[in-house]
Order: sequence, then C-alpha cells, then structure tokens
Amino acid sequence: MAAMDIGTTTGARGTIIFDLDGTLVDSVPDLAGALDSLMAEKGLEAIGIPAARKLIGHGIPNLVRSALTLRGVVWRDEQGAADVKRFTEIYATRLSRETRPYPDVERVLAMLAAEGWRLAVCTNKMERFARAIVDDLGLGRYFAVVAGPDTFGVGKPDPRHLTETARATGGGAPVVFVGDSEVDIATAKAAGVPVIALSYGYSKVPLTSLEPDALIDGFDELPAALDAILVASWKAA
Ligand SMILES: O=C(O)COP(=O)(O)O
Ligand SMILES: [Mg+2]
Repeated sequence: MAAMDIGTTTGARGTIIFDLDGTLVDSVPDLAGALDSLMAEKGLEAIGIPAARKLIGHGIPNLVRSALTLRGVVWRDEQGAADVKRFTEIYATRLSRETRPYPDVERVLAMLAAEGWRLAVCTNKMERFARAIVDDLGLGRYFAVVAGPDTFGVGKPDPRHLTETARATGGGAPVVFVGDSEVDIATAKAAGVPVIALSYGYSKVPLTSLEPDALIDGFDELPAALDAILVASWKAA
C-alpha cells in the first residue's frame, strides 16, 4: 500500500481518524426525526428509522434528496435547495437529542489518547454540526481535528478529505481510518490508508465484500484490530 505523505511525525504515536455517523455515534434517531419533521411539513409520508439508516453517509444534501426521491418527489434544484436548508434548520435543533455514542467508544478513545495516538474525525456531516455533537456527548476533548466536507472543501469519497484531515491532525504516520460504510472504505483505499470497518453502522452493502483491512463488531475490538494492522504493515515494509 502506498505510504501517505502527511508531513513529519511530531512525537505522537500516529494518527487514528474516525468517521462519525454509524461509527462513533448512533445518530439515526435525530437524523430520521428531522427528516420526518420535514416530510410532515411537506405533507409526505414519514421515512422512519430503518429506511433512514440506508440513506446516511453522503452528507445532508444527499440525505434529503434520497428521502424525497423515496417519496416520489422529482428533484428540482431550487426547491431542493430550500428543502435542504429547512432540513438543516430542523436538524440543528436536535443534533444530540437522541444521538448517543456506541458502547465502549469513550473508554477506547481515552485509552488510545493516553497511549499517544492523535485522534480526529472525518465526516460528511458539516463541521459545526459534527463538532457540536462530539462536544455535547463529551467526546470533543479527544479530537485534535473534526473535519466535515466544508472544512477543506472536499467530502468523502474524495481521498483528500481524509489526507487533509490527517495532515491537519499533526500526528504523523502510521495513519489508520475507522469507519462504517462503503464511502469510508472507498475513501481509505483511494488515500492508501488502512481501514477498520465497524459492522453495526449504516453500510448499504455487506462490508466483507469491500475488503476492509479489518472488520469488527464493536469498539472493544478496536485495539486488537489496530495492533494486527500495524504488525502486518511492519512485516510488509
Ligand atoms: O451523511 C452524513 O451526514 C455523515 O455521515 P458520516 O459521519 O458517516 O460521514
Ligand atoms: Mg458513517
């Protein structure tokens, strides 16, 4: 795997970058709740949590567009932009009303930080929303950088979203990405960064078919998966 140029090491052990929705936090109750408020305002049938899960991961404009398409609304740019704006207003009022970290997330982040890893978030959620959520849930202090698609002007699956996040984090190599979806795995592969996938998230396709470097069922399995990836990369070097 091509080494990623992210500048010089700074005394940190390396850099671990996390996706947000479906990886660190289960955000679908608030995203689905906001979507259904928008649907109600527009006189459309609710989307509900199971269907909303399949629409998350590509940012808010894509989420709103997919939900409206599901309800048979033909997308027109001007009306679509107004709907995205309205969704954003509604979602801003309930970013962390029901959103919660997955089990063991805080414990493992604290452990990795104590071991000297520099941690960051790379999400297709807008930076100010992502920052508010991690702060509200008591996770903000662990992250040197929280980067949305508006932070560097590029969103996943563009690999620059990940490489720029890594560079800004300043933790140097090795860099590992932890995510839940096909978007995350595609981004990591395009960036030449090893990726650990979490099975509980919002992927639309079976994760094994995407061949992440490791596939785990919970954060408690993350330290061992990290060790295995690092050993494999030392052997390959
Ligand atoms: O689709 C979104 O809004 C964000 O999703 P992500 O945190 O999984 O990138
Ligand atoms: Mg995700």
